[in-house]
Amino acid sequence: MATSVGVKRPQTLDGFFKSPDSKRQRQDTAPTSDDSRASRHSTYPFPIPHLPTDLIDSLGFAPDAEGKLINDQPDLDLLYYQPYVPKSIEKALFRFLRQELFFYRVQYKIKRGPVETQINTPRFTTVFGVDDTSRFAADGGIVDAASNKPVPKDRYKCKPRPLPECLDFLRRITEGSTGETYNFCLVNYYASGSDSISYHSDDERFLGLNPAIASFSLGAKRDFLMKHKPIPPSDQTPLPEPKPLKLPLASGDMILMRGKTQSHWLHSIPKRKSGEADLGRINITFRKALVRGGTENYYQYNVGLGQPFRWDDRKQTMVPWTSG
Ligand SMILES: O=C(O)CCC(=O)C(=O)O
Ligand SMILES: [Fe+2]
Repeated sequence: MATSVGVKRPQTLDGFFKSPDSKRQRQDTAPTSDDSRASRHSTYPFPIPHLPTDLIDSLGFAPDAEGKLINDQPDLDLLYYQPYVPKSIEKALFRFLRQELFFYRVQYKIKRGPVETQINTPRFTTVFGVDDTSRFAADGGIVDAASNKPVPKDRYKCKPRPLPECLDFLRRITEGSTGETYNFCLVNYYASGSDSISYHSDDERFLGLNPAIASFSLGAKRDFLMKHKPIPPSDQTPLPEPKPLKLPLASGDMILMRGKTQSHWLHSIPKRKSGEADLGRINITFRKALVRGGTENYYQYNVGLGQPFRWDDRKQTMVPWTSG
């Protein structure tokens, strides 16, 4: 429980070193941790505990399986780890993150011509990180990546949050095994089969060309659907015709989407009628935003302006979180 955390002084940014690729070395670089420590930051509603030692130790053996290459369709480049997180800890990692993170139910308005529509994001979301033009200093402040000087107060409209150590540890391991670097962590919580994400691609300009996105699943199994974007009739139809994909993502799985995948394919987690989906599912994505626009976008759509929610284990549901 977060209430039992922290006898030590605030630890805002905990270690920022890249894990080398071999399992042995990765274990050697694991942070010294004890279960009572936590990550704190002025933007966090409450401290986020570090991963328990047994989870850190087991993650030293990740990935549990080798990534399987899926590139047998036009413009598709996936690496599918089934699973990435060792089976022995996948449930404990799910419960830990659901319990210890704060989430939001973001609402926003979109305007199409004269018509304004209210959007209620159909899942819980949260986000940590800052784009490549800035970084977090040891005291939790934001400094310019080039000059190392504190950024002007108005550089960001939003308030970027550093990755808590529990997610940063997973980020470092993921960097080691994928050979990519990441500065953002987005987390979705699908509380039931009514929660979803509609077809989209993560091809925003602020991610640059051909972005690599590492996407973890924990908890309930949910179908991940993919389909090729419409091919303009003027273009030559690629042969063979792209077929839609359905990947039943299980707890502990990780899918790395890279290359032309985002520019040519859409993905979604469709709604489902009750069943396993109602046990809840966490999705974690690691990404790299290159410029400030990415930071503003991610906080606007994944934190927003509303209150935080936190898992209530007694009620077995997310509840609005209030201090004191
Ligand atoms: O939950 C998932 O597996 C996908 C999430 C996703 O596509 C996103 O957050 O952009
Ligand atoms: Fe996505």
